[in-house]
Amino acid sequence: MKYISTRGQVEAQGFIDTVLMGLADDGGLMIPAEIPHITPETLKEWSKLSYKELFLQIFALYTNQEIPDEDLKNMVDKSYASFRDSEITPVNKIDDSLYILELFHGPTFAFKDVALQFMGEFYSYVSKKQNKIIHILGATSGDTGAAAIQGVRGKEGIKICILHPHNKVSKVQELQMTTVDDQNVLNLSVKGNFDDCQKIIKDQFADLEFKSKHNLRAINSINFLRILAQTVYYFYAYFQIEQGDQPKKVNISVPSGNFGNIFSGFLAKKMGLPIHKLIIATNENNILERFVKTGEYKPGDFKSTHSPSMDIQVASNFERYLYYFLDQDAAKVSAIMKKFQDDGKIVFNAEDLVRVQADFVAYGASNEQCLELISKYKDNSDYLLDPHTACGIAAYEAYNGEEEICISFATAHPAKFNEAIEQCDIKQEFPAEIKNLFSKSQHQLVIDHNKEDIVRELEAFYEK
Ligand SMILES: Cc1ncc(COP(=O)(O)O)c(C=O)c1O
Ligand SMILES: N[C@@H](CCOP(=O)(O)O)C(=O)O
Repeated sequence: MKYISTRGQVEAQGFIDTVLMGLADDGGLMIPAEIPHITPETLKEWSKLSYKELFLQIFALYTNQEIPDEDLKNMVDKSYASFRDSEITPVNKIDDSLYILELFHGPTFAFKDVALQFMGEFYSYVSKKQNKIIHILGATSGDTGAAAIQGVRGKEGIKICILHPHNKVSKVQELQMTTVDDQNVLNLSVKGNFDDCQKIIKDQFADLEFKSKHNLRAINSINFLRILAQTVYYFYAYFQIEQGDQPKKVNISVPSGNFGNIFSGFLAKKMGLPIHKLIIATNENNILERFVKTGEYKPGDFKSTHSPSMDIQVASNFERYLYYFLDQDAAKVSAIMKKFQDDGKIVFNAEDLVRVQADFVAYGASNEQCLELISKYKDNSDYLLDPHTACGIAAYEAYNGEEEICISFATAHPAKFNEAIEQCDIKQEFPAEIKNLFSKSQHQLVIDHNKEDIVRELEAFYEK
């Protein structure tokens, strides 16, 4: 398996080099040159596997044996040892049409742990093999940063700097990141929003001199490893559904922001997992909803919502989708991305839109609806949704057909977003790991949204 860039200007790479490259050196995103196809017979065999066995089967199709089986297995075992549920991502049946895939049983209580615990092991493994220190740079709207820091804590040969938007993450998210006082961790709290943070890190990755000088590595979903690790739970969840003699269509509803999680679903679908519709769930930052409904991909005004991790306008992984939508024509992707930079929008015509809608539907929940659904599911099903998960449920309610099954993703634990839960007059018991955070001291540098200042801090940290 070789990996190429969506913009076509990078020499084909192997698996490890692709992960190390992160953002493609031509400014695009790395993707597999071909997507392996899984036959229905293999799917049937895979349906009997445990989560970790399934992970190894899927990765075997992508890693070119660059990591010996034994080493990969060890990494997987270590990655999931800290998960609080033996199934790693258990599925909870609400009723005959709705299943909730719980992705929050990892150490930082959000779906990011599933890929980032493995990524921490991977970087530690590579750093040891190459005897080279790895400098991680990431941007977060709250969850990626916490999970990435947790994933590399205590690991030698790694330094990590995370940019988060100042006062725009939940209190628990902030504490999860900033109460870590390890010398190899730097938290920059940037006076701006997530899009500002993401733009700064992408600029630094695109500066190839800076990237190479500091051995800069990515933990965001610009990194293909994140995408691949997230495909595993699509397969796993699909296999947990109870189907009768007449199997029903299965939709998957995914709370979305950077389009990384749902792109993993798109990849799983392309590999042969029979997903009917991928339901894109957004909050009031609804660029993806507007795109699927109207064909116009255009960032709107930033809004702070009850689901802050999805307060994102520019969806990083949209470019990966564009590549497949344009029949893998990298020149067209480059031209469109250039036009996007110049005009600030991408417009699909009516014919294109029909093709988009063959795979996706989309729904954006209002703040009010998000809270209503948290109360409704608590009252009717005794299930406490976090506000991101509630957006997924809103989209399920809007789109799931009567004779269809939906797996709706629970991307975070409600304790991370008590600000919203309290507004529903619900009192929740915090898990001990979260309760303990409140008595710890915080370490972060609040900084203006000014690239030069941020780069200066970064260099000082990496060179220390
Ligand atoms: C809890 C939660 N739900 C949903 C999302 C959106 O996922 P994605 O950015 O992969 O679309 C995020 C952040 O990315 C998140 O932290
Ligand atoms: N919601 C994310 C934003 C970054 O997304 P990523 O999937 O590209 O890492 C977060 O919690 O940080």
